[in-house]
Amino acid sequence: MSFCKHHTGSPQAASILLLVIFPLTIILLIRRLAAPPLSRSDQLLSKLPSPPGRLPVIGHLHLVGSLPHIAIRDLAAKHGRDGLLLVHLGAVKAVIVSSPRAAQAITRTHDHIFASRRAQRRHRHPLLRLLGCGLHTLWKIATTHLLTAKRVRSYRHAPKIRQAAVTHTSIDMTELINNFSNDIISHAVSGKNFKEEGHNKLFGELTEANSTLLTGFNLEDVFPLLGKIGFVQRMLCAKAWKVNKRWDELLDKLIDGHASRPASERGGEDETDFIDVLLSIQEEYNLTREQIKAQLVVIFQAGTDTSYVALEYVFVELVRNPRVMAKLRAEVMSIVPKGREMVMEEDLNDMAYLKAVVKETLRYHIPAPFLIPHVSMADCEVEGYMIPAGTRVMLNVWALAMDPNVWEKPEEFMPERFMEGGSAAAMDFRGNDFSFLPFGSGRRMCAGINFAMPMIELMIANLVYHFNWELPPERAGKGIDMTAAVRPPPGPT
Ligand code: HEM
Repeated sequence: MSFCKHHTGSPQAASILLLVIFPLTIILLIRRLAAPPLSRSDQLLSKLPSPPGRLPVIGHLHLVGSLPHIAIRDLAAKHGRDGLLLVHLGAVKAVIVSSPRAAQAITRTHDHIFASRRAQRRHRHPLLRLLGCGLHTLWKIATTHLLTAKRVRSYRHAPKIRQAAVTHTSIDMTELINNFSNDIISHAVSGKNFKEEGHNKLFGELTEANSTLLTGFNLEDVFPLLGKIGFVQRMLCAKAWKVNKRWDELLDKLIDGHASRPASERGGEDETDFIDVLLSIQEEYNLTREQIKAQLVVIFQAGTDTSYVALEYVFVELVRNPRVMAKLRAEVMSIVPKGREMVMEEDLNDMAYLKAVVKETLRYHIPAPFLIPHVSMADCEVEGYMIPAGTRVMLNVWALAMDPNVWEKPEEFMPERFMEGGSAAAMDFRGNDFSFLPFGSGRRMCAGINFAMPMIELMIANLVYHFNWELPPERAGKGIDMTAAVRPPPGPT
């Protein structure tokens, strides 16, 4: 009875309701009718699961926060289906992949469709716009001839570490690690004179400037129309053009220097550098100078940051885990012959625990948690959903490497899992285990993997061999502040 009384007894309330609801319904109806029909691509994307709470203009950006790989893992667990989730990052629609099956579909079964990097071409950095422009053959050459363990061997870096050990001085690890990865890549790219006129320093500075541009907030992604307005574009691009000009000058100088070098001055196979190889195939592949320069920038960008982050995290974990450090040190000491000044590449083969420590670091702190975005080149069905051509696809490989259904105690740093008899002894990172993809998989997989691994292992082995690492006295007992000690991993761009 009271139910009826409540509804029939208040004509005032009923008319207020009518006054509010009626116009609101009309407005919504008009908006719906006036809205442009969804494009075919949007219709297909609308079938994918997507989190609620999407806002006008910024989409789901407010749900992503400063650690996007974690926030997006949680969103995918709650709202995703079949390892797929559609998120709107400003005006960019991205399909997030977070299951080994969907990752396999993207990077193996339909590799040829999802191998584009076309989105990058919109980028403000003029050289990086050339990324992924069908130069796959070049990466094959790079992988087989240049980015190999042999190249690492040809650059001896250890004297600085040894010098510090002999003189019992402490060293700035950040600087050492940064210089090391930069120098070794500068050497592989531009040859033995890479320190001439401070080129190595300049490479380092420019790579860092690029990182800021690439990982920074991209206004055009949120407000694409703004990017079309002349003066706004000039403002947005000013810094990128400045950095680009400096890259141009440096690379032109190096390429000219290589091109004008008489054949007698060129070294044997061991001394050939990346610029030599690119120049030797320039005609065969019809490469423009811009394309050659873009490949050189990509090598620096892809190689330096990732290696630096991986090395820094190994260092952080060893200092945080004295047990692991002691076990690693014992292994290195037992393998390097007495009286030897440094650890050599050939010693690495027997260092199983060192390899497990590096693997665990690459699982626990994946340097590129979303890889580099892939873009579909045609419509393609993945796990029952049609993903239209031109869609950005991002693999959350961090989430895959932290999945408790696959990994034993994933939140613990435990190199033993990769040792013989360990729960992940058979897992490898070469693109065949889709729960462990720090280097990606398929044709877009890291071109520098065979260069990166010996480089990282050699550096760590030498540092452990010469030093007993510990925190400086003022930090002892306080542990490492991880937010300050390491940079947050790069998020989606
Ligand atoms: C620990 C070190 C490294 C890690 C974790 C790493 C990881 C990656 C990842 C995740 C990608 C993208 C894969 C994808 O999107 O599917 C990539 C691409 C690439 N990496 Fe590495 N990388 C490392 C070191 C290096 C080094 C030392 C070099 C070269 C000196 C290098 C050269 C490249 C190149 C050229 C690409 C671009 C390939 C393309 O766009 O097709 N990387 N790397």
